Amino acid sequence: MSSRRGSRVYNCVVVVICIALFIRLSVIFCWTPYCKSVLQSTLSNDHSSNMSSLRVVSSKLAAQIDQELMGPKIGFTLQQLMELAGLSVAEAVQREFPPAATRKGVLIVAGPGNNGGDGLVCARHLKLFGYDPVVYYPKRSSRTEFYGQLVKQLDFFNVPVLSETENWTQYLNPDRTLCVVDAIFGFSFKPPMREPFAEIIKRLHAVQESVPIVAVDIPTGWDVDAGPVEKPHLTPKVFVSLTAPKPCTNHIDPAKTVHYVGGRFIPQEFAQQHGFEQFDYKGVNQILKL
Ligand SMILES: NC(=O)C1=CN([C@@H]2O[C@H](COP(=O)(O)OP(=O)(O)OC[C@H]3O[C@@H](n4cnc5c(N)ncnc54)[C@H](OP(=O)(O)O)[C@@H]3O)[C@@H](O)[C@H]2O)[C@H](O)CC1
Ligand SMILES: [K+]
Repeated sequence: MSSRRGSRVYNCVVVVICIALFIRLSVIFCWTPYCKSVLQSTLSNDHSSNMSSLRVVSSKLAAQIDQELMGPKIGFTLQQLMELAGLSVAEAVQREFPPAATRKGVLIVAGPGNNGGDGLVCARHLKLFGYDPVVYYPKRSSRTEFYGQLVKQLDFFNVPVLSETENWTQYLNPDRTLCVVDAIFGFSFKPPMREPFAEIIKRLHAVQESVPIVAVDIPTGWDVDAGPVEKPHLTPKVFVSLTAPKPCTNHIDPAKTVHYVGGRFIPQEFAQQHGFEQFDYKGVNQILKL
């Protein structure tokens, strides 16, 4: 009688151990991956909420902000904003590619519009920061006298400004050039790319792994909203959004590109009125890594 009770107790213990083992194994094999995937999706949600906290502004809002900044009520001039924009880009170059004893070369490729103007200003600041900048400026704009004045200032600083027919490709060489500043087109680019810029992009694309690209506001050829639509498209190592990131920055691969915001000319209240936070720039910095 007592031995039968003993074997029942023994059977119960074995069953309990089996159930416990089963639960333990199912936790290991089923729940752990599940928990992992839940955790991962939470993290990626966090990432996307970070993206939205970057306050990507639509191209329409970016244009409206520019108009207001340079409108009669606020009264900035284009020249003022361009000076701050170019200074920001020079600071990003300095942060990512400090000049070395043997290499100080930076090639700035400037387009015909205001993105190109930012590049001309950037070249002047780079010279002051101890680099040896060279500007390739194939299509010079006569839209305003101001672009001509920026070129005169570069002459004054002994910065070479190459015209369309000069040999600019000699600078696409990692032994002499730390990086290329892409100041060809910004938010007013409309595809398809026309010459000579299509050929220039091909050349930059071919060397971008060895001579890294610093994109001013928008990588040339990217659509301000849709991102890299043209082929081949540039993948900058450094991306400097001006005023605020535009929707195309959602196409940045953080493994390949460091993203900064620059162009520090928006007070807190103005940013809030337009639905985005002022970026938390530190001290006298003109750029903030995002
Ligand atoms: N507040 C700010 O954020 C500031 C930004 N700035 C910079 O300004 C640019 C925008 O400048 P904008 O002059 O409006 O435009 P772009 O420089 O992008 O380009 C205009 C020129 O590009 C030519 N273009 C356009 N598409 C093509 C194409 N497919 N092929 C060849 N050429 C093209 C266009 O020529 P058009 O004949 O078509 O008129 C223009 O010559 C912004 O991105 C910032 O970098 C300012 O510094 C102020 C502050
Ligand atoms: K650009």
